Formats: sequence, C-alpha cells, structure tokens
Amino acid sequence: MTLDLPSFPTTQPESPSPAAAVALAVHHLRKSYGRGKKRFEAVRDVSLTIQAGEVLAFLGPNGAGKTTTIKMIAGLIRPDSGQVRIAGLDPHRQSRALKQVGAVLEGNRNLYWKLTALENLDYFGVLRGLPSRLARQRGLKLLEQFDLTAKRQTPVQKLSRGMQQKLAIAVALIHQPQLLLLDEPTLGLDVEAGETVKALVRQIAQSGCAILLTTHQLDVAEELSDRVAVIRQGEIIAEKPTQALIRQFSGSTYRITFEGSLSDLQKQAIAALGAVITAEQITFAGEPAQLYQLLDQLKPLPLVAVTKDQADLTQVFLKLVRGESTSPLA
Ligand SMILES: Nc1ncnc2c1ncn2[C@@H]1O[C@H](COP(=O)(O)OP(=O)(O)OP(=O)(O)O)[C@@H](O)[C@H]1O
Repeated sequence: MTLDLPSFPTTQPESPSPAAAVALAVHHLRKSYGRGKKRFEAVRDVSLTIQAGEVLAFLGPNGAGKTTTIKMIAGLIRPDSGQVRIAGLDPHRQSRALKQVGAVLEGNRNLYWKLTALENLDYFGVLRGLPSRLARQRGLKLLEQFDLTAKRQTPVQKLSRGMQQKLAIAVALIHQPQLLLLDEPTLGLDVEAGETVKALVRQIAQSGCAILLTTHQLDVAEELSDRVAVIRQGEIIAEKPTQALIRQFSGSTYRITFEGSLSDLQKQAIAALGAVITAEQITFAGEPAQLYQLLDQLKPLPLVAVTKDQADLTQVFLKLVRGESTSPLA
C-alpha cells in the first residue's frame, strides 16, 4: 500500500530561517510535582529537536519522565521552566501551536467507541476546526489510505485492535499536523497488524510529518527511528542518530564460520594473526586489513558467514540506563 498523504507544510510561521524544517524544539524543560519535602523533580533538563519528516524515539525506563515531557509538549501541563516550540509556536501561549500537533497517547483512547470510524473522523475533524465538508473529505481519504474504507460504518468497539490503532492514528492526522506524538503504536498488535502500523508510521514521516515516538518496544524503536533520545531520571543521557548510537556500542570482533577442517599449516598461520580457532569458527579481534589475510588462509574451505559483533538498541539502552560507558559490548 502506498500512502498518498498530503505533504505537510514545513515552514516555521514566525521565523523562516535555516531552522525552517524544525517541527519541534524543546529547550531545558523542567517540571516538579508536589511541594516542600514531597517535591519531586520529574523532568530536570530536557532539550530535544525534531525535524520535519524525522522520527525521534524517546526512550526511557518506567518513571524516567517521558509522559511528563510529552504532556508539556502537548500543552497539557505547564513546565516550571524551559521552552517548547512547535513549528515555531509556543503551545502554552499560542493556541495555534496545538493545531500543529496530533497525538495518539495511552493506546486508542482518542476514539469514541460507540461512533463509527467515519463518525470519529468527522467529529474530530470539526473539533479541530475543519469545515464539516472538508473533514468528511479528508476522513474518507484517510480511511482509504489506511485500508479501512470497508469499515467506515462500523462502530469502533467492533473493530479489531489493529484497526482501532490505525483509526486512532488517522484521527490524529485529520488536521494535517506537523508533529505527531505516538505512544506505543504497536503494543498488543499481532505481527501482521504491527507491520502495517509500522509501515504507516514510516509513510507518515516520509510525507513530512515529524514524529515523536515513545515505546518500550525497542526493536520497533530501532526499526522506525532516525534518532534516539534516552531519558533517565528526568535527564537526557544520550541523543544521537539511531545507527550511530548502535555503532558506538558495537564491538569490533569478527566471527568467521566455515565448513570443513583446517590443515595444521592453516591453523598455524591463522593463530599467528592472533585469531582464536574453535570447531568451524574463528574469532578475530585484529585490524580489519588483517581480516583479509586470515580469509586468504582459509581458502579453499567454504565460508558460511563473516559477522561483526553488532549491538542492538536493547543492549545500547540497557547499558545507557545502567550508567555503563560507551565501551563496546563484552
Ligand atoms: N501527577 C503527578 N504527581 C506526582 N508525581 C508524578 C505525577 N505524574 C508523574 N509523576 C512522577 O514523575 C515521574 C516521571 O513520571 P512519568 O509518567 O513522566 O514517567 P514515564 O517515563 O512516562 O514512565 P512510564 O514509562 O512508566 O510511563 C515518576 O516518578 C512519577 O511517579
């Protein structure tokens, strides 16, 4: 399925500049709950930016401050200090800023369960300030793009969970926001529905919308995000392009798997390069240039695989939140 979403405007209403494509800019946000001895600093110093068309995975353990940050971005709670700018506008002072935000938070609770799919789109379109004809037009288009046309007259409570999730995202896009806040978009979905929702998220980003993705499903975050920001105890402890962060935590050990047996001469030559030989596998942590010498020594035995130790986002995340350094994986 290709998603022909309208392209999202990427200009910044108040400051056309090199930062024109910045959909979200958050500077030094702080928020405490409670007073006196019960005062608790949930968000200590959070700065983030998301460009148009970019997916930022905002990750952190339970209680790290993600929801508090997102609520400040969405204008739902006021920061103690710091700034939020959505397409250049302050959601706490300029209500127009909120027209640039779509949100699917806490599952699919942004839907009315007794209304049909189309009625939900109509209702939220009008609520977002669209004339009813335009809301209907966009609603029908979104249903088509999200493969829900056949279910347009079905009440939400009779849709499958995957369909409800797709509809929740469609509803959040009815007013064509520049920023989409997505919380756990694939949680509880079966493999196929999860793949469909992931494909939709990618297409929404490709159409120019910036996406702030929060999830504890780190494989989904790894697949979908361009960049990752990790929050721990209210502070951002890492913010980097996803693949660069994974590379930073990856090792430099190669594993070479082959078929057959090595001659004594081959074993000697390979051991001389500093490699460790076990049955049908060689582990090599030397210079990449020497890897080719080693592969030469293996001729003519068939190679099965040459792999480099590679971290995944789950390993990176665990190292970061446990406060371990950026050293390669053991
Ligand atoms: N209304 C509130 N009053 C007091 N403390 C709060 C309130 N909301 C959140 N907190 C506290 O602030 C901290 C951050 O909570 P927050 O919900 O932002 O974390 P989170 O990263 O979204 O966690 P999770 O992944 O579990 O949803 C937690 O210690 C939480 O108990």
